[in-house]
Amino acid sequence: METLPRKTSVHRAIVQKLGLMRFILVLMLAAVIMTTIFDYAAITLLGQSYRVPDFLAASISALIITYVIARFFVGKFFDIDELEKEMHRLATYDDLTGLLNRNAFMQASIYYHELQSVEEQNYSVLAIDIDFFKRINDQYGHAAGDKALIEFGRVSKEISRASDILGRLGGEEFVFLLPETNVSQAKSFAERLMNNISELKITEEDSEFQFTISIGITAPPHKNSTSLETLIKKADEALYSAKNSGRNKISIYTNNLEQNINTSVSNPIT
Ligand SMILES: Nc1nc2c(ncn2[C@@H]2O[C@H](COP(=O)(O)OP(=O)(O)OP(=O)(O)O)[C@@H](O)[C@H]2O)c(=O)[nH]1
Repeated sequence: METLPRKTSVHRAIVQKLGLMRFILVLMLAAVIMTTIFDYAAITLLGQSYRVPDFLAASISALIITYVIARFFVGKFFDIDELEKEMHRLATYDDLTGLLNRNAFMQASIYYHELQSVEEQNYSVLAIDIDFFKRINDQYGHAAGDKALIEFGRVSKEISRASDILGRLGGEEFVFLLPETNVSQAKSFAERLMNNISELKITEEDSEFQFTISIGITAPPHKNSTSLETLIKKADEALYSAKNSGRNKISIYTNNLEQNINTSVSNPIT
């Protein structure tokens, strides 16, 4: 997955906060307001009578001229294709980790979910959470917490397949949908992820720290009508069970029966 290109702060602010077309629309609106004020002032000063068609003609001309000038300048200083790509990236990916944001994750996942009910495809859902993340922020600073999130995103992408759907639903809450993967295969993936994450050494200024994750896994039963939201909730319940049994664990939710699986990792954090 690509990383976000560096942009100037003005550039990013415009794209992020307004969007290109809205930015131009704001300029056009400003031009119409200014034209109306100047028209009114000029007519009043000259002592002429107020004529609606003149106002309309002046406003429409102002709109067209502003649009042409704005498009010209935007095209001159910014690469329109790049801007559109960046707007798409911002609308799809989480800026920090490069994983899908909540909306994009749900959109991509619903496709596999619907396919599953028709074609009986296997897939698994993993809910993942960084252990004691608040403690990392408090002890090493917010920037260190961000580094942990970035590294989590990088490792997750590294060990997953192109078809896997990896999402950051919020703060340190992640949900992955692995197509064509049964629970036992999902468990192998989860173990690999846990091991790789626990081996990371994050450095922040003079400090170095490691962290672990907890994972809840579930999969839709055959010929199911369970909604995707319900499956995510089940994976989440399994995740809480993993947290409650000490963290740095995997928990599987199957047929309403939760079984905890104690997973040993090579570098557990004490
Ligand atoms: N650095 C950083 N911190 C974040 C971000 N989003 C959320 N957080 C922090 O994540 C922490 C989540 O803490 P908790 O929900 O208490 O969970 P926890 O400390 O990981 O505890 P357990 O999940 O029970 O192991 C809070 O302190 C949030 O401020 C982010 O983007 N960057």
